[in-house]
Amino acid sequence: MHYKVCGCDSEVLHLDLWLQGNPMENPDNKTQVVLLACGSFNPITNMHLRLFELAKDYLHETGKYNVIKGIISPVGDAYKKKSLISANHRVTMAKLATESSDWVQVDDWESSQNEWLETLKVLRYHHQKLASSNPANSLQNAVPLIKPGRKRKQEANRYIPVKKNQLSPETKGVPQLKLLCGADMLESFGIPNLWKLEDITEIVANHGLVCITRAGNNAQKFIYESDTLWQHKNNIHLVEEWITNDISSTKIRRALRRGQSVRYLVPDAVRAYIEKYNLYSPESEDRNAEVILAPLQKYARGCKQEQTL
Ligand SMILES: Nc1ncnc2c1ncn2[C@@H]1O[C@H](COP(=O)(O)OP(=O)(O)OP(=O)(O)O)[C@@H](O)[C@H]1O
Ligand SMILES: O=C(O)c1ccc[n+]([C@@H]2O[C@H](COP(=O)([O-])O)[C@@H](O)[C@H]2O)c1
Repeated sequence: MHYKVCGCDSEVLHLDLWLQGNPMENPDNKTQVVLLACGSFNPITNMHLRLFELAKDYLHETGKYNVIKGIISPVGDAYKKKSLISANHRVTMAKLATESSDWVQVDDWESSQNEWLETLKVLRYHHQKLASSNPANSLQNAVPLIKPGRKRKQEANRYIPVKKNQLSPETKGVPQLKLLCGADMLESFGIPNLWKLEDITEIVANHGLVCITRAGNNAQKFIYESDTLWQHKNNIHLVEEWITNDISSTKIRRALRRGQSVRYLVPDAVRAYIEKYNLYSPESEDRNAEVILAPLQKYARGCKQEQTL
């Protein structure tokens, strides 16, 4: 399938066509899905965990999908968002929060990179990892998953750019990897110089999006007003959260700074961890206050062109 990206003819394999799974391994013929949530998780909240449950219920209710895994990928420190505390703590809190889940896990690959990485690159990495761990595939170009030796481990963890033509059709039987987000993240696609149009196109065309509604956002209208998103609307699953819950990390940090309780808003183990290390204070809130967010810096340096979503 051909997609026009940024005015140039770019051939992009439509992963949907070859990620449907091997019917032998998937007898009810449902498409297996892995959900990937990217974000600061500063700190992780109960609502972040709810996103996975909501998305899973929604996809199962379509009768077409079988959600087999959820991955939380906290962003690295190089993202330089205001108030972002160290990835070490954010990853540990996310791990504590998911201890009781039998299907959602935390992955620290993104946060252990030296540079900030575009979300598309994180998706590509996890797609490759899923492909290389599938016994049906013997991908020569898969991301190496070798363990022994420190040097080799560092090497295995390093980001190796994955080109489109490396996503070969041999990875048949690999689950679909969909980006899970809230409506505010979807709407951030429209912030000038934040996301590259070609990345957005590849995310929605090749992977797909599961987006949970959020108070103050209108995802449906946003999709309607974007030609790119509208073109791929069949690959964007909008999930209505009827039991609205407007917990946000910002509000959690605010309460903590004011010495207020965050009990029942974050998992108990996370609350205890925050207290133990006194993670959120007026000082931590000022972190990166004068620094420009990594994607904005990156695109200011690069060849950012006028682009219409
Ligand atoms: N209450 C919520 N409803 C829907 N989506 C949410 C909610 N809280 C977080 N998310 C989603 O979770 C993902 C990770 O979010 P993030 O770590 O930025 O947390 P946040 O609570 O949105 O943080 P902040 O308060 O700093 O904006 C994003 O896709 C975001 O849209
Ligand atoms: O890929 C991009 O171009 C891109 C641009 C802006 C933000 N992101 C990602 O979106 C997420 C936003 O998280 P947050 O906490 O800033 O809402 C985080 O994982 C970022 O790496 C990604």
